[in-house]
Amino acid sequence: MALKKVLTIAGSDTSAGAGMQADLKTFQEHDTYGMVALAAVVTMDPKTWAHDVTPLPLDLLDKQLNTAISIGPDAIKTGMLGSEEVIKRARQAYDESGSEIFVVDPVMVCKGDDEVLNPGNTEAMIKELLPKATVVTPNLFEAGQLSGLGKLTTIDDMKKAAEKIHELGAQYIVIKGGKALESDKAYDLYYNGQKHVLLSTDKFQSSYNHGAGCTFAAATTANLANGETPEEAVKHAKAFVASAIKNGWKMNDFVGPVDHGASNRIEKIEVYTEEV
Ligand SMILES: Nc1ncnc2c1ncn2[C@@H]1O[C@H](COP(=O)(O)OP(=O)(O)O)[C@@H](O)[C@H]1O
Ligand SMILES: Cc1ncc(COP(=O)(O)O)c(C=O)c1O
Ligand SMILES: [Mg+2]
Repeated sequence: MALKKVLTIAGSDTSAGAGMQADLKTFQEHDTYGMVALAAVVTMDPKTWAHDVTPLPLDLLDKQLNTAISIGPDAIKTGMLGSEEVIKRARQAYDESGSEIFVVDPVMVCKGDDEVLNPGNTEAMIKELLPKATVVTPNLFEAGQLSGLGKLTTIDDMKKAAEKIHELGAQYIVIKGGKALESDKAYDLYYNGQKHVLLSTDKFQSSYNHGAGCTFAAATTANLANGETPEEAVKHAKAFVASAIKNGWKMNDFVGPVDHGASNRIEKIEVYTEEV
């Protein structure tokens, strides 16, 4: 059977734990044909690991999108887009593609920061991406920004935020409590407009988790392309990323990426679900 074709519109993380590198590795682990349209390149200062984001020229993004769309992606994922203009192009590309699966990972910050890179992007994501999103995968901070509820600290807050984001047009929402929620387990909240489902795994080490968010959204996208329901897709993506985090590794004094292949190569992790 032909592989499903999955396109990511994202940034390049040169350290290769996150961004389009995480997406392509994860697509491959899910037996899909990964493709990329690159919006920006992130490089790191070797001495301080300070991030530098270089946007690619828009006409170059357009050419990539034209090429990729002509191949006929079965599903499209967005990652770090960087500017309102790029956000708009991503939405147009999805509209033109004829694909019916659009996973929006609303990347606003890199790990540890809680200052939005460009506040105009949040408005653009709300206007352009959420009304089209099959699944949107904000972390706790991003869910607070998209919902307008600000800082979220409890599962109840997450439920309220998910309902707001659903009103903004996203069909399925999963808010990653993950690393940011103070709790003994790694909790994510899934909402389909009717019911809230709390997904949990054990909480593993959290020093070497670079790329966890991208990996989770990419796995969700691949699972949907392979025909899973949104709830299955998210649950299996969580199991996949939990193993990747458990087996994360130290790259240098600043960062450690997840092991994108751990779920297939090393161990499966169990995910528990509960309606809340
Ligand atoms: N220490 C951890 N142990 C297990 N799962 C985790 C841990 N930290 C995050 N996760 C899971 O990894 C996924 C990505 O979450 P998170 O790291 O919070 O996102 P982001 O990278 O976008 O900030 C979520 O499914 C989350 O629950
Ligand atoms: C290009 C790119 N996309 C996305 C992210 C977000 O990564 P995460 O999966 O850790 O949320 C980063 C973080 O460094 C990045 O460099
Ligand atoms: Mg993220």
